[in-house]
Amino acid sequence: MAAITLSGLKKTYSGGVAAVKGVDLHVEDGELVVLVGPSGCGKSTLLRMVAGLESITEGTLSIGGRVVNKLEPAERDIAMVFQNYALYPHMTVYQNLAYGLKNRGVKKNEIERQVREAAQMLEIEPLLTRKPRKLSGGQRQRVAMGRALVRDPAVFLFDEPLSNLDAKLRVQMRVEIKKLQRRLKTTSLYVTHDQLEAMTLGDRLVVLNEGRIEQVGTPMEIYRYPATLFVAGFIGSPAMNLLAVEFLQARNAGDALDELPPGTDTVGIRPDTILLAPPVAPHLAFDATLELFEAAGAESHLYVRLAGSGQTTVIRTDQPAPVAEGDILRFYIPSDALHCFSQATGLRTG
Ligand SMILES: Nc1ncnc2c1ncn2[C@@H]1O[C@H](COP(=O)(O)OP(=O)(O)OP(=O)(O)O)[C@@H](O)[C@H]1O
Repeated sequence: MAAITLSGLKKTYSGGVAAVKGVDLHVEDGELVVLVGPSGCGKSTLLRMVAGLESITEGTLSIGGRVVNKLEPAERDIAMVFQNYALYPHMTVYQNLAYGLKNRGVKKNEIERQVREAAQMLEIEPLLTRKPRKLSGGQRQRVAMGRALVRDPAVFLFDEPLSNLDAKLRVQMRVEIKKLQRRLKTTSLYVTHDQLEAMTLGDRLVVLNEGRIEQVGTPMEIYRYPATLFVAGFIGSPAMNLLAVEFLQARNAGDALDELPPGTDTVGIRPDTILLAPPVAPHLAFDATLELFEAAGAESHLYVRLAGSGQTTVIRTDQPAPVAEGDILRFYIPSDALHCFSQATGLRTG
């Protein structure tokens, strides 16, 4: 049983870089929480503080109800899976898996049992006698996971474990990590800069920006109801379109403009909520030139330039567009699909 609690956690590196500027977060026992954000937002620093690989400048960190600020990594009952696998090259897969257990003085037949069990779970039994250099990237990542698994820790920490794998393998391993975590119910913190990976993997997401939390929530809460302009732009692919209300007002872009919450100066529009025919409900409407048509299998992306602006907007549709590049089209967005924000505060207005 191990919940993780971060209270007012701060990290300032010796050169004066404030990488984490006060983070409060509670991870429930058994939960898989993903830390996501752009490069440099502090997510690795935060994970490394939980691991004990970075000191804590200020604040309190507890794991399983015990304050661990001053404890060594080995005393925290955690196991970490890294991006670069960190396997011992001169050892076989079996030896790599057994190493931690051996160091802890576990008996030989018990080591054998635990290694075999982990290898079976990860389907790497046929690889046990091989050295890491004779393994593919995906196989190495499995071994790295196996090594974390045999330690049977209270907490798993994952630092971008899939970023060295190709796209197909990433998806496959992502699904496997999720299934494994569901089965073991080990509290997990997972760092990635990939918002799709974060959305599909996490029970909850923590969106970080410049060392601070922007929003915490389930993937769908964050997708449907981004709390800030930053989250609106970061989560979702293709990204949410953000348009200035002033620009739309100057073009008389529809009756939905009369209903915006006070303080709104920017509206966000998800590419898949834009319609090619007018809805009955209040809506926005504007003309745009189709610049590029992208067929992406089950869906298509239309890149359009709004009349009177240099701004490109993306539309996602599952209908093949009956149009050619260069055509001027009229687009419609129902008012209940609009996300309203204030540039001044960066916050959602309603
Ligand atoms: N050892 C260090 N000494 C000084 N500054 C550091 C150190 N490690 C990281 N930083 C700085 O702290 C900030 C946060 O870095 P961190 O690696 O935590 O970000 P990140 O979100 O994990 O980024 P990435 O996805 O690129 O790894 C950055 O400005 C980085 O330059």
